[in-house]
Amino acid sequence: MLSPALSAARTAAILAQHTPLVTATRDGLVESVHYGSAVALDANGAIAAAAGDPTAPFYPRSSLKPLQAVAMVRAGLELPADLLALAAASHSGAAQHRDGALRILELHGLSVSDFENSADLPYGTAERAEWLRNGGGATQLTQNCSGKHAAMAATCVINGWPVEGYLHPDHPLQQLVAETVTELTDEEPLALSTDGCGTPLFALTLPGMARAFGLIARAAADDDGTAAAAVGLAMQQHPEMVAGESRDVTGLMRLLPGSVAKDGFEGVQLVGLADRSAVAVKISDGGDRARMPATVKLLEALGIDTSSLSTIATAPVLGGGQQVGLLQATNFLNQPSVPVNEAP
Ligand SMILES: NC(=O)C[C@H](N)C(=O)O
Repeated sequence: MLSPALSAARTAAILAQHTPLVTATRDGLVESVHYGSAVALDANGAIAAAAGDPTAPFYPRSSLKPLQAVAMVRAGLELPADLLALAAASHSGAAQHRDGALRILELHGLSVSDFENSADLPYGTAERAEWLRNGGGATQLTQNCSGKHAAMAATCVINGWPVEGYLHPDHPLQQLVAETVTELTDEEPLALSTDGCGTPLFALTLPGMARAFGLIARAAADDDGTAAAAVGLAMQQHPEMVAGESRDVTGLMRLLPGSVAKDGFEGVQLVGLADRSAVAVKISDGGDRARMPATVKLLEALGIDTSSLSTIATAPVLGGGQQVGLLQATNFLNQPSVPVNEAP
């Protein structure tokens, strides 16, 4: 049985010992530092590289979506690959994403009134600007998780479960998701909370989440007919549905064949690879810009050729429109490790 969200006292007691992962320099002076924790697992699931406090519990946020999608496919959800990728997406809110979420609903006799996610503007910068220009406001359809919510409601229809209340942790769908997450991560969630969109959210560890992504990417590589393979292949075939044009996650999956990548709010990044190796990053200040520099550093540590990823491994720091510095990973894998907290 999951405990409720960690109490403030308990959270303080297990404050993670993060380490500097990414810096922004301006004319050689370090202007900003993003702390965090990171882990790389090899093809056998052993820790190949780690930094900070990798076993500290963290909230994977939307990086849970591929795992939630695996649970839904196991429960009978059948979708064309583009729509299954959307079910595992934090989409940008472009027309193809909005139309895709509507198609999932329509295919199952549902409508937008069945959504139980919170409303938001499109997540993508350009998509949000266009939506606002056209007079749009925050809606459940434009919210970045609407593909997942459409798929959750659809899975309820397929199983004869009530659609109303599909987000409640006791709902059969969420029970199945919890079991699937436990199985794929090979760990009991440490706490249960609620994600921004309203979905049950588990506290897990970076190695646990990396393990799940390694399994999904390996299943896709083997095309082994499992639900994990279906989700991984759908994401690889439609990276534009998992995030959106100009998003780094879509770019990484295009540039790194065999990878399954997913971001999460508050500085989370997961990548699984065809041989079952995987990396996981949590940026402690939630800084989104630091996810990818740290992630590419870990991929390098696994011996991956990351030369094609240079545009997402670093970002220019501008002064007067000219480059005067760089956002880049520190050499965090060579720094002495910080003692890991006792298991809670
Ligand atoms: N991309 C994300 O992590 C979104 C998250 N699921 C939320 O609703 O806040």
